[in-house]
Amino acid sequence: MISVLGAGAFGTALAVAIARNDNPVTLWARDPSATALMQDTRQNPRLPGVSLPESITFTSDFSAALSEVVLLAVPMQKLRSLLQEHPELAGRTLVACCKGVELGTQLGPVAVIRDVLPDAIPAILTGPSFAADIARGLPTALTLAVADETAGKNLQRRLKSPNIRVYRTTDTVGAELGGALKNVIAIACGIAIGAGLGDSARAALMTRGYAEMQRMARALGAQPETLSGLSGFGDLTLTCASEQSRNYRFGLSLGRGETFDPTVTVEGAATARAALDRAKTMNIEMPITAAVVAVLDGDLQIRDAMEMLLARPPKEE
Ligand SMILES: NC(=O)C1=CN([C@@H]2O[C@H](COP(=O)(O)OP(=O)(O)OC[C@H]3O[C@@H](n4cnc5c(N)ncnc54)[C@H](O)[C@@H]3O)[C@@H](O)[C@H]2O)C=CC1
Ligand SMILES: O=C(CO)COP(=O)(O)O
Repeated sequence: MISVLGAGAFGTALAVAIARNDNPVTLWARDPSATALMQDTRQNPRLPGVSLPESITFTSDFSAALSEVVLLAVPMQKLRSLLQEHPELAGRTLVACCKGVELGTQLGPVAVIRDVLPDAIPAILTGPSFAADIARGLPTALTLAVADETAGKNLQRRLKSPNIRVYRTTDTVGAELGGALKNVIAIACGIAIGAGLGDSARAALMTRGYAEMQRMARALGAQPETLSGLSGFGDLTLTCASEQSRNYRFGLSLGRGETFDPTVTVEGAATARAALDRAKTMNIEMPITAAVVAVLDGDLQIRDAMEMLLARPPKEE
């Protein structure tokens, strides 16, 4: 059995995909009313139109949701508290399915798992994939990062699903950084399009944003190939160009001067702040991330942000 903790859009979509491979899967939601609703209707309001297979077991009883392999599908800033509240997760294979950098510690999901539960085998499943696409059975390719190669191979086999091709790497740092930082650049791209700055501006932000992602990844010891793979470049292109992305839509709203539903999960906002803090302490240049933070904090107008980026000293590409 595989367990999925967190019955939001992504956790539910992953449970659907795993169930498709005839794997027994238990989906845990902390709220019993959410579990009852899924049980009764075989629907999750976060994944409209998707019917949840009979082979998924729903529970709010944590002990019933425990298995050897546990997928953690809660937002990044909630990961630590989930692990701290459930020490019985120690010793298991814990697969982070969230994208971000933790505020305060500036750690990614794998590092947070290691920090809280050093006995666990930490992994991350990341890459370009919208929950709705996965749940509908559309083709998707993901990156699975596990430091130990043998553990990675075993896990890769267990996470197989007819519509998901899982690639493997041992570079957990690169995989977690790519997935986290692309959300910041997606916000910047949404802002640019929302403010009417045009597709050329978006292409510039994606490309120079990618350079920023690589700079930080290199400084933290990631392999450059990981950033050019699914979890970096792949996810960047998806998220910066699709209105299915919440980070991109959040940026669009900012650019248009509209309000955005605060209950929607937008990982890039906290991650921009956390990544910028890390960049400052390590002296890494991240001007787009800095501009996103300044716009979010109301310290910079959007037009001024673009002008500031264009007015930076001339340099080689
Ligand atoms: N939705 C998508 O298309 C994709 C999402 N992801 C990542 O998955 C992670 C989760 O996102 P979504 O599922 O989309 O968000 P969501 O907003 O749909 O769901 C988050 C879920 O986490 C639960 N939750 C929050 N705090 C919790 C806690 N302390 N304990 C237990 N449950 C808690 C909420 O009740 C909610 O059900 C994010 O890091 C996101 O970047 C990754 C790829 C695709
Ligand atoms: O990570 C994602 C796609 O790979 C989902 O993006 P959003 O969180 O912006 O919706």
